[in-house]
Amino acid sequence: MKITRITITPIAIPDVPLANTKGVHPSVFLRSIIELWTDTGLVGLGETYGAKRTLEGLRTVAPRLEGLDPWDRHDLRRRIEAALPDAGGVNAPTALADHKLVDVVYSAFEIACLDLVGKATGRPLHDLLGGAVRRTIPFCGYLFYKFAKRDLTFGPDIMGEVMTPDAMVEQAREFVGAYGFRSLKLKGGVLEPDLEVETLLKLREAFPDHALRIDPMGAWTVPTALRVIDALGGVHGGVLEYLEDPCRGMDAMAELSAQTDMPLATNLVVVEFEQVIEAVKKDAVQIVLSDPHYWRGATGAIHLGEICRAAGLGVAMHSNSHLGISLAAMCHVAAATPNLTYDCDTHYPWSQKEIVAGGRPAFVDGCVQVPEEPGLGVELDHEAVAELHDLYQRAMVADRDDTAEILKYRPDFVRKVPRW
Ligand SMILES: O=C([O-])C(=O)C[C@H](O)[C@@H](O)C(=O)[O-]
Ligand SMILES: [Mg+2]
Repeated sequence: MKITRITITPIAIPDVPLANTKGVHPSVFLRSIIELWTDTGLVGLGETYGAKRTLEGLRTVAPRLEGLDPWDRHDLRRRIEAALPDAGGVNAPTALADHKLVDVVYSAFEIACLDLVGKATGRPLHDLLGGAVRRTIPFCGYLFYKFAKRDLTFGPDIMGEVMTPDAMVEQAREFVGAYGFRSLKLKGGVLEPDLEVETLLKLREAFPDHALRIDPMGAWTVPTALRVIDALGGVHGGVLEYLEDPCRGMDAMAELSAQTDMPLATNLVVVEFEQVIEAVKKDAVQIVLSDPHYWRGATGAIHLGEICRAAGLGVAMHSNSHLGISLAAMCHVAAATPNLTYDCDTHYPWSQKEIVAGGRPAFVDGCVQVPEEPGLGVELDHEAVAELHDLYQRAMVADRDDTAEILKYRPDFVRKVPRW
């Protein structure tokens, strides 16, 4: 089987103003849809980020993949490194969500290649990753403070303004009611820490049995993080199952870790295998968030799980705004990662669109069944892709800039990390 043609289709999906410490989501989020056509007639699918830098990387690499055997991941890596000689490594330019371009591009094509291998052999992708240790994948309800959407040109709002602890409890009730989530993640670093503490305490009261976590994305200093941990009842009998990226940078995380037993998780300070080693040496984190979109694809994410097992670290799963191809890839990786013992993040409920045939998958008790069909187990709805590609062209948004977007809602906003 050889790849004969590569199609990269940028799409835009209506989004709502979800807040984080950098700002707020723009009116659309961007994804790239990958199709790898082969001489056998099979087509491999992938989905990844759609911002300018990724799209340029994908398009630079695409012509070099003609003739590639989808089984040969070393050849795939060599071709990508040759096409993007200055775009890899820890010190690569970090315009794309602080992650490096070679790994992001490799991840996207690797998953599409694995989809082909799965389709060619008649086996689901999780079988190619070592087999499923679970077939029901639990996700957490991802809660965001948000503004009421002002510009409805590209799509409606979801849930209006949510900027108080009580409104957040209502948001959680809607999500738990609709999807059955049994754990909740709060995107923090948006309101004063005391208000975010109040939010978590109210969530605990309303959902006594749900696992809770908060991710302020580096917004807090070490003393602030310690104060928050204390206010939330500490580790034993406290409110949190873990605390994600409370402080900015590996050294601040290590400084905090030395002063608390609260498990610290990250998707910001450990995004390379080399950084797992640094984090272990510094005892900076106890849980690493996996993500097949930048951890060198699905196989890289599985390797991360194995390295974390050896290092005594836990594994959770990160998400960005995404659609169903990504959801399928996340499910296969989660199914085949034995020590992924926390519910996975997903932004999925924050968008109503889908590009896979058959529409949106069912969430039952917060869980999605891992597909059992060959490869990723999803097929494209070409009409839906065309509609969202059309929106990409009309929206004329080429990059995600949360800080520029929040100025429409809070003209005095100044980006500052740490903020408190
Ligand atoms: O865990 C995380 O850091 C994320 O989910 C990253 C996302 O970009 C999130 O901050 C968002 O969607 O605003
Ligand atoms: Mg995070």
